[in-house]
Parts: sequence; C-alpha cells; structure tokens
Amino acid sequence: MEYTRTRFWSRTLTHWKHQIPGQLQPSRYFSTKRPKTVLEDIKGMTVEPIRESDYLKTLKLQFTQNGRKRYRDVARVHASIMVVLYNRTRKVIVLVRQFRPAVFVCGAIPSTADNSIESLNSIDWSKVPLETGITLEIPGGIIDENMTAAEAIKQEVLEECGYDVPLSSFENIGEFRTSTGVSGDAQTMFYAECTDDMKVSEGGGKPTNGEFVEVVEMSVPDVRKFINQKVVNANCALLIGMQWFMYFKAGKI
Ligand SMILES: Nc1ncnc2c1ncn2[C@@H]1O[C@H](COP(=O)(O)OP(=O)(O)O[C@H]2O[C@H](CO)[C@@H](O)[C@H](O)[C@H]2O)[C@@H](O)[C@H]1O
Repeated sequence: MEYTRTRFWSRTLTHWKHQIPGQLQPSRYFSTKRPKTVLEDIKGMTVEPIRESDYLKTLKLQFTQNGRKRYRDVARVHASIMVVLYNRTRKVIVLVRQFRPAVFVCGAIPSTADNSIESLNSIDWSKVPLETGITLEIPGGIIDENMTAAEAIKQEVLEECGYDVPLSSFENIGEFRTSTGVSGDAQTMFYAECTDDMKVSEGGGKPTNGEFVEVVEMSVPDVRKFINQKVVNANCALLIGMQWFMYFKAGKI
C-alpha cells in the first residue's frame, strides 16, 4: 500500500473518546486526535505463573553484608532504549499509546492484594476499564543483541512511528536504571528531531509480534502542562525525557 501524507494526517481527525485514568483530560493536551485502532480489542485475560520466559528471569541473590546474611529477589530483564522525538515541521513531541498488561493488572488491584493465581483468575478482568492499562510513552523498546543502541532506536522509531530518521540524528542523552529494587536494567535515552518528509509509513508497531501502538503528538506548551500533573499513566522515562527536553531544548527550537 502506498502511504501519502494526507492519509496519515486525515486519520488523526477522529475524536479522542477515552479519558486515561491518572491524566487530566488528555484531549486538552494533544494537538492531534486519537485515530481508531484495535488497542481496545482485548478479551479473555487469564493469569498463570511463569515457568519459562524469554523476557524475565527471577533469581534469589544471597550474600553477606557487614557480617550479616542478606538476600535479594531480583528480576533480570532486557536493557532498553527510548527516544524523545521532536517533529520540527509540526512542532510536536511524537509519542505512542499502547495497552500494557503489567500496568493494567497493577492499576486494577493494589500490590498488597492477594496475588495468588486463584484469586487473580477469579477477577472478572472484562469489568476493569481497559484505559487502566493504556499508557503514554516515548517510542522505544528492548535492545536487539545484534544491533547498537542507536540502530535499535532508529528501528523502533520506524516501526512504531513511521519516521525514517537518519542514524546520525540520534543523540545519546544518557543511561539510567529503570528500577533499583527489583530489576536494575539499563535504559538508554536518545533525542532526535524529525520532519514530516521523513514519514514513510503509518507506524503502529509490528502486528506480527502482537504489537499495536497508536502514534500521538503533543505540543510543547502541552508537554509543560502534562509533566506538571500529579499522576500520569506513563513510565518514568517519558517524564525524564520530557523534563530533559523542556530544560535543554524547548527554549531553543
Ligand atoms: N515481558 C514480555 N512478555 C512477553 N513478550 C514481550 C515482553 N517484552 C517484550 N515482549 C515481546 O517483544 C516485542 C518487542 O518488545 P519491545 O521492544 O517493544 O519492548 P517494550 O516496549 O514492550 O518494552 C521494553 O521497552 C520499553 C521502552 O519502550 C521499556 O520501558 C521496557 O522496560 C522494555 O521491556 C513485543 O511486541 C513482545 O512481542
């Protein structure tokens, strides 16, 4: 299918119908409206223990510290990359909305709840509003071991947002840990600018991987309002990235 710019932008004309819990009237904060996709088509949620996983290994680390025996339960997960992507033509930050099962479960029941498999499977998940699990994120993903971090983020931007941004445009702005208590995995954050001319596809993720994302845009004044909210259904990386952008870039673009 040949993509034209008219087609991309005309999809943004449908109305944003959903309010994301923990965000103040998101429609006020977006310069484009939410396109209709299949994010909401989620059915038949069940829960079972992990026996084997390509994405998560749990370990019990035991050691002695200052003569005292200690242990720590640790989760090993993949390192990841993400990017604050600014579209110079449209003067917006490019973001993705997606259904995150982990956020859905944590948003639906408190972490102190009975987390037994029986108890979790007795919940009627269809009654939990799906918006509970829909997050706003800066584009990103896990690092494919055959790629550099910059190559990996370039590919994520293409797959998720449909922009073919030159590799040299990705500026590494820092690495940090997503969690220090449980997983300790590294995230590398990039900054890149794109233009409408770099838009080569609609984006949306890789449906063959079961990945469905919606591309949304936020104007710079709206970024300021967004990061000033008390609660957001977003990850720390989005907030760190936006704060970095407001501090180092917003006054210069
Ligand atoms: N836990 C899991 N269980 C089953 N399948 C999984 C999985 N994680 C990834 N996958 C599979 O791998 C594919 C690619 O994943 P991504 O590279 O998009 O990582 P994701 O953004 O989900 O999380 C990564 O990148 C984001 C940044 O975008 C980080 O915040 C986050 O910590 C990091 O895991 C997914 O579509 C899915 O098929």
